Amino acid sequence: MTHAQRPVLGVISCNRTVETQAAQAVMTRYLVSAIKYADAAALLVPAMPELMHAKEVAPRLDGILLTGTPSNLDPQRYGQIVDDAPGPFDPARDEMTAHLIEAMLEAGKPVFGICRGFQELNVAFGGTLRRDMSDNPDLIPHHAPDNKTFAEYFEHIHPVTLEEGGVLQRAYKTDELNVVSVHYQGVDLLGKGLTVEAKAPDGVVEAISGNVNGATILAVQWHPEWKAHENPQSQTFFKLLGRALRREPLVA
Ligand SMILES: N[C@@H](CCC(=O)NCCCC(=O)O)C(=O)O
Repeated sequence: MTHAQRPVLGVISCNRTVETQAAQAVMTRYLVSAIKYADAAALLVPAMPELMHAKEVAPRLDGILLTGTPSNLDPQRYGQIVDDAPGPFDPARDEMTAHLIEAMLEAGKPVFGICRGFQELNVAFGGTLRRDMSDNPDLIPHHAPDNKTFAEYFEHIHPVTLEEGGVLQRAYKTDELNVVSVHYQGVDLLGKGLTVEAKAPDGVVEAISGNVNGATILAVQWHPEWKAHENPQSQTFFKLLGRALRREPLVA
C-alpha cells in the first residue's frame, strides 16, 4: 500500500508544559509505534475542547489512539466527588477524549487505548476507576518504586493472563504475557458492554475489548509502545490497530 493510501490515525495529545510554555504533547514513542506497526499516518489531536470539537475532526480520521500519560482522570468523570483525589489532572484531555470516543463510535470508527487511554475507555462506558493501587497489600506492584528513573519505571514488568478465547489470546497465540506496567490507578467497575481481555495475577483488569456500531475497541493498561522495536509481542498490538483501521477482522 502506498503511503498516500494509508489510514489516518488521530492520536490524542496532553496538556503539558515545555520549558515555560503550555504545549500539546504526544510522546514520540506512541507515534513511532503506531506509524510503523499499524502502518498508518498519524495526526495529533489537541486536547483543547474549548477551541475545537471532536465532531470537527472525527470525520477526517479512520481511528484514534488514546495515549498514556501521568495525569489522572477527574473522579467526577466516573461519578465520584473526592476531595483528596491524587493528581496531576488534565481536565481538557478528559473532556476532549470523552467527546472523541463518542464521535468515533457514532461513526463506527476504531478506538484503541493505552494505559490512561484504557482507563478513559472504561469510564466512557460507565465504568469506574480505583485509586488504591499503590498501597493495597492485596495487589501486586503495578508500578516501580517512586525513586526510580523514568526509564526504570518502564522496566517494571508483571505477567497478565489472556482470557480464554479472547481477541488478545487469539492474536498473541498464548495465554500469558509479561507487560510493562506504569500505573497507579486501574479499573474498578467494568464499563457496560466491554469484555475483559486480560487480568493481572491479583485480578486487576488489564485489557478490554468491545464493538459498537461496527467500531472496534481494544485497550490495554500496559505499554506496548515502549521499545516496541525490540518486542514483536508489543508490535502485535499495533498490527491489530492497523487491521482495525482497515476494517479488517482483528483475528481470523
Ligand atoms: N495516570 C494514570 C495512567 C497511567 C499512565 O498512562 N501511565 C503512563 C505514564 C508515562 C507516560 O506514558 O509518559 C495512572 O497512574 O493510573
